[in-house]
Amino acid sequence: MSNLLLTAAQMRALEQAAIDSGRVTGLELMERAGVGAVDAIFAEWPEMAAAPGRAVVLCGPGNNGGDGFVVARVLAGKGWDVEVFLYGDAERLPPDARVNYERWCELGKVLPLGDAPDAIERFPDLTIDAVFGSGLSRPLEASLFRTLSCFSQQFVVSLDAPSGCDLDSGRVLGEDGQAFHPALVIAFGHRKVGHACGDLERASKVVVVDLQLSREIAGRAGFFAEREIVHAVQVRALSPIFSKRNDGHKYDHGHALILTGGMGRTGAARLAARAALRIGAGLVTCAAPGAAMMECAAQLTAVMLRRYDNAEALAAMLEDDRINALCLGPGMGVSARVSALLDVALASGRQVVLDADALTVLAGRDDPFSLLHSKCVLTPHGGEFARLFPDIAARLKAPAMSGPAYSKVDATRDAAARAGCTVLFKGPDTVIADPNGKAAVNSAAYDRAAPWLATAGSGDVLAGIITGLLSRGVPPYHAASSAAWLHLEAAFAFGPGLIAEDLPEALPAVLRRLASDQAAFEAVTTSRPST
Ligand SMILES: NC(=O)C1=CN([C@@H]2O[C@H](COP(=O)(O)OP(=O)(O)OC[C@H]3O[C@@H](n4cnc5c(N)ncnc54)[C@H](O)[C@@H]3O)[C@@H](O)[C@H]2O)[C@@H](O)CC1
Ligand SMILES: [K+]
Repeated sequence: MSNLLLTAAQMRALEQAAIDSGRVTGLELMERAGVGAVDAIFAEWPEMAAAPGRAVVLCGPGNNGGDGFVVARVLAGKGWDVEVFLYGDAERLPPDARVNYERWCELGKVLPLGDAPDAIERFPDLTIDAVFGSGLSRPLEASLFRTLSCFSQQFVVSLDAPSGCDLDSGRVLGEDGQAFHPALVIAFGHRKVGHACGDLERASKVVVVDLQLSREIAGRAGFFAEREIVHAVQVRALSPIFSKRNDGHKYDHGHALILTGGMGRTGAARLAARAALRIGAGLVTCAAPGAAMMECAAQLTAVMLRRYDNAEALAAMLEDDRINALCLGPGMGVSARVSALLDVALASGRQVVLDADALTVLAGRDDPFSLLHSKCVLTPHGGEFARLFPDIAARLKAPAMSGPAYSKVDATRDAAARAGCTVLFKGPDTVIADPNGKAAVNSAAYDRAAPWLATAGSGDVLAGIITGLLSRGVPPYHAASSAAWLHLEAAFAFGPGLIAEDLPEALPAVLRRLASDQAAFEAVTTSRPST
C-alpha cells in the first residue's frame, strides 16, 4: 500500500481524473467503495460474514450517504435485515447518491434520521455511519451529534470519516469539538491526513478500501507532499546505515558530539549518546563541563568523553572536522551559557539537533531563527512548539469551525518554513516537515499505539537517534522521520514496562529486521529489468 496521505481535495482530484479519463464512472467508484466496505467489515469481524444479522445504516446528504445506500443494498443481498435512515432531503442528493438511494428504495424503506434511535431497541449487530465524509464543511448540528452518539457501541463503522471529523486535519469541527467514536473507520482510496493525525482517540482502527486509482496517482508525482512513515519506506531511507563497508574506518561512519548538562544533569545526554551509537554512528562523544566529568566517566564506556567548560572550548573542539553532527539541549538547562553554546554550534555550520532546553533558549531570543540553517533539526513537544511558534500554535489550538481545518501537518510545515530547517513536532501524531513543504506523519495510534513510550528520557533517545543518523549521512528530513519511526518500533520491540534505557538496546532487533527487508528490497530492484 502506498504511504501517501491525501487531503480531501487531492482525493477528489484523483477521482475526477479517473472519471475524466473514461476509465470509470462516479457510480462505479461508489459501488467499489460500498462493496469494498462490506468486504472490509467481514474481514474485520468474520463472524458477521458467517451469520447475517441486523444492520442500521445512517446516510447523509452527499456521496458519503451514497456509499451508505450501496452498503445497505450489499448487506441486504447477503441476507442481512437492514434499516436505512437519511439525514436531509432525498430530492437534493447528488446524482450518484440519488441513483443508489433509488436502488435501495426497491429493497426497503428510508426513514428520517431523527427516527434512528428507535432502531437501537431492535439491537443492531452493526451500525454504518455514512452521514458525512470528506465533504464535511461545518460543525454537526447538536441534535445530529446526539443521534449519532446513541449508536456509540462496539460495532459502529464509519465510512471514510467519523461524521463530524474533518479529514484534512483529523479534528472534530465545532466549538467544543465533541467526537463520535466508531470502532472501525473505512478509508476510501487512500488514508487522508486526518486518518493519521488530530484526534486519534476517535477510532480503534482505520482500514483502506482500494478504489484502483493507482494510475491517477502515478501521473501526479510531486502532487502529494504528505506521507505516512511506514516500514517499507524506511528500508530505503535508511540504506546508508546498512552500508558499513568491511574495510571502513570508524571515522567513515560519522562522529556525533552530544553536549551534557552540569553535575547531576547528565543522564539525558548520556541516553542520547547511547542511542546515537546504537543507530550506527562510528564514534560518539559526550562533552561535559568539568564538574560533571566524574559522573559521566563512571557511566560511559563505548561513548567517549571530553571536557568543555564554555563556548570557547566547544569552538576549539569543533576544529576537528570529523565531528559532523551535534546534539544540544537534553539536560542542559536554560542559561546565557547555553545560549552562547548554541551560537557556536550553529555558526559551525554542522548538522545540529536542537532539543529540550536548547529550544527554550532559542525561543527566548528576539530573533530565534536567524542562525538556523538547513542542516538543523528542531524536535519540540507541544509546549516547546508553542514557545517557539506562538501564533502557529494558537491557530492550531483554536476551535476548527469549518473544513478543511488547519492541521498539525500544516502547523509543522509552517514552522519548518519559518525556521528554515526540519521540524519534528512530537506527540502521538508526530509530524516531521522540511522547509520546502515535505511532511510526514508517524502516528502512534490504532494498532501502532504504544502508550508505554511516554516515559521519562524517551525524547532524549529520539534526539540521539536523529543525531546518529545525521552523522551517518542520512539527510535531516529523512533522519528525523526515520528516527520517529525507529523510536516507536524500538518501543514495540520491547513492549510494556519499557524505560528510556531500554530503547537504544531495542534498536538492534529493529535494525536486523530492516536489514533483512533491505536485502529483499535490493534483490527485487536489481532483478527488475530497467525500463
Ligand atoms: N465519486 C466520488 O467522488 C466518490 C466519493 N466517495 C464518497 O463521497 C464522500 C464525499 O462526498 P461529498 O463530497 O458529497 O461529501 P459528504 O458526503 O461528506 O457531504 C457533503 C454534503 O454535506 C453537506 N454538509 C457538510 N457539512 C455539513 C454539516 N455539518 N451539516 C449538514 N450538512 C453538511 C454539504 O453541504 C454537502 O451537501 C467521500 O467521503 C466518500 O465517502 C466514494 O463513494 C468514492 C467515490
Ligand atoms: K461517515
